[in-house]
Amino acid sequence: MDNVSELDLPEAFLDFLEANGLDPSIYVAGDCIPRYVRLKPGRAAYVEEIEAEIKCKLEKVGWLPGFYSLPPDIQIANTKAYKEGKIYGIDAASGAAVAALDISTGDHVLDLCAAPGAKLCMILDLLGDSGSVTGVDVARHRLAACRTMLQKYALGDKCRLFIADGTTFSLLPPRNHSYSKSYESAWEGKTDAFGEWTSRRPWKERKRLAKAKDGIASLPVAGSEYPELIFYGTHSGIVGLSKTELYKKMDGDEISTCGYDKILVDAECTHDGSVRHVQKFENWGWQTFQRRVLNAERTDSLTTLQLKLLRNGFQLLKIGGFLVYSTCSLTAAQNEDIVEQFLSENAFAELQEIESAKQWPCRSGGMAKTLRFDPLTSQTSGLFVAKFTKLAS
Ligand SMILES: C[S@@+](CC[C@H](N)C(=O)[O-])C[C@H]1O[C@@H](n2cnc3c(N)ncnc32)[C@H](O)[C@@H]1O
Repeated sequence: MDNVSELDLPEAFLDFLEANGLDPSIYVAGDCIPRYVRLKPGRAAYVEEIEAEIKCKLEKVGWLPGFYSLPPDIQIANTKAYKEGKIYGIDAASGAAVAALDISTGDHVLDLCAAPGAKLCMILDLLGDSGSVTGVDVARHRLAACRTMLQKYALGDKCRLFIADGTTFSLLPPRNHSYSKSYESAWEGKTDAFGEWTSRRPWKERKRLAKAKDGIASLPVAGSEYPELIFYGTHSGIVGLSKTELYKKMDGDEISTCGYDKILVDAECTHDGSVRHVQKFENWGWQTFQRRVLNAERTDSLTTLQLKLLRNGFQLLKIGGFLVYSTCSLTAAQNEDIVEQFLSENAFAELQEIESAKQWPCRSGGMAKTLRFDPLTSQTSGLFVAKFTKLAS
């Protein structure tokens, strides 16, 4: 605790930490926590080349396959491997949240707060040759960055991205529409079916969307109650699908069997566990931090949002599927309290032990089976993780 004074954190933040029972000394480790990168599968041979370029060793993270750590001051953005899409930066705690999903080949995965997309990329890497990933985010510019990432890392084939509100998003996975040649020929020439995705919408499509905005056509448009599809890959199950079918509402029984196998709710939060994020306010000004992070009204509306995201995500989970709820806040209000409230109102939700966590350098959360990563204990950014399954009714 003695070192805390060296941090020069504003009084109001120290009060915030105290009110939330958080030890400020975890922020002291901020400057020392390593940077983490993940190598795309099959790229381990590039380790030496990357080491030569950045003139330092990539340390394998023993508890998380594919992850390497670097000293915090080493930048990877200018390396050839980064520019060529062989490595990407992602904190090891974020990697753990994805690993907790136990992704298997063929899973249909929903990432309800997907942007900017580091976890989404890892999910796609783990998915193998079949299955699908649906990424949802309410922020258009952030999801556009996610689309750019998918293209850079050549990971978009099985993915579709929607700008939508994760508290109401209700599309099921494109389960019955896996890519096949017959679909490819089915959409050719059809105006009501999705063709191959292109960044440039054909003239006819733009005209139809313009009409739809005037309320003439019945197909979904941005800004309406419907989500807006801003990217889909050839193998995402969208090509050849009738546009109205994609936006069909499903009933509860259908969700039990046709819902998502795995769902990540990496909810919007105050980011107070992310030391690097907190440190940025040294430049941006602590007043901005006070407004954005400590503002009680914002925190209250965040907890309401987090609970709604968790509820809606769980609704879309199939029986026996797994949902991981994570935040990079370390306050109980945004984590254990949300989990407790959610469990109290949902008899079919059960917290799950995260088996692989036995090897992870994290602590148990304030509730059995939940986990907390923090810079001091884990040498990672702060993260809370809880895993649920859906029981049969
Ligand atoms: C912690 S970030 C997600 C980080 C992301 N999972 C990753 O690994 O890059 C939270 C995200 O939630 C999004 N968000 C906030 N409100 C939302 C809502 N109602 N529905 C969907 N996404 C929302 C924010 O735009 C933000 O991108």
